[in-house]
Amino acid sequence: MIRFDSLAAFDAALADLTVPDAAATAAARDRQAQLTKPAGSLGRLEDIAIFLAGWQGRERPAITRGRAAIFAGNHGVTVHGVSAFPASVTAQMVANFQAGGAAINAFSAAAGLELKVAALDLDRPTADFTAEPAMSEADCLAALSAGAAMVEPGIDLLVVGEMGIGNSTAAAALAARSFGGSAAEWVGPGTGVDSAGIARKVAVVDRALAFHADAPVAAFETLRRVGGREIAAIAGAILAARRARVPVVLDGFISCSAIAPLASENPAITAHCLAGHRSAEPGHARLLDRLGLAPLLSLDMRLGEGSGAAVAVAVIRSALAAHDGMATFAEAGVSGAA
Ligand SMILES: Cc1cc2ncn([C@H]3O[C@H](COP(=O)(O)O)[C@@H](O)[C@H]3O)c2cc1C
Ligand SMILES: O=C(O)c1cccnc1
Repeated sequence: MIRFDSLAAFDAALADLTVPDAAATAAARDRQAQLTKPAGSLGRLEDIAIFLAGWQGRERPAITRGRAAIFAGNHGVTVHGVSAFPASVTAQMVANFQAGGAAINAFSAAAGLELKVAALDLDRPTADFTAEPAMSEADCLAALSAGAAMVEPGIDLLVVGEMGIGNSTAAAALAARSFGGSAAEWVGPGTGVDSAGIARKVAVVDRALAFHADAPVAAFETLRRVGGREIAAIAGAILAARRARVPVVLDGFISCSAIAPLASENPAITAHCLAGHRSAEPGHARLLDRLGLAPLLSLDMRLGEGSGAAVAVAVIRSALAAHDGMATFAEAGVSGAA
């Protein structure tokens, strides 16, 4: 398992990326061609099965131990009134996760995922990133390692999610610093701020971009300067999953903002990731486009917590059920294409 003990460990994890198993990919593609259906008729479900075969390294991939890993963190930037809810809701929602009452509890159970929640120093919010880096190097490395620790041996699919009041503002700053564009292009309502709230968020992100403008644009610096602990943890989980060849299902705008700085430095980092859905947060469509990811679902969800990704697991399970359970033309005695 990866530990991010140093910046060098982070840079090495992002530079040296595993690739899917070519033999398993080829075997799965070959199997798809033999199943009793016109070639290509299951559309992206075929691609999903082949994708999982490659990353899991077996012709017939399965989800026997899928995990939803949800990270929580608090944000100093909430002092600027960027959320419709008070920062205290982060810890209250963690208690709700533990009691089983949140949307992600319901969706994890429905999707057959084990749910693990990591609350990261909730009594120690990140610094206000309009005036200083959100995290020290040590804090950011610790958050990355907390994320990596979720990728335990035996996990065969990882759903990532987050809880952190104010983090849609951090996500907008991460996206802008990673891919360019003005603050207004990336800021949205988050939990539901009104137009004055959006204007405050845009001003906050503009100030942050200006404050950090001369800092290095490297992935680690972007994460630590304008990210948050839960977002860095998602980045660490994505990197650790890649090392272990565990496929990842990304959630909404905020979970995707964690991979933005990584992808801006090494675009190949997205190769083991599926975009579970497209959130209603307006920046998400743009971010998915920059990441080169096509969402599985588009249900106008805008919650976070890994909720959209967990719902998408039902689609992934259907893809694997067809891939594993269907008969071939030879087995069923069905004639192939003339
Ligand atoms: C009760 C409640 C449950 C949530 N679950 C996820 N979020 C979502 O809302 C937050 C981001 O929006 P903003 O930047 O506007 O604060 C994150 O915590 C995100 O996961 C929630 C928000 C609330 C209020
Ligand atoms: O898309 C998301 O991840 C999102 C949108 C709004 C609020 N929280 C999360």
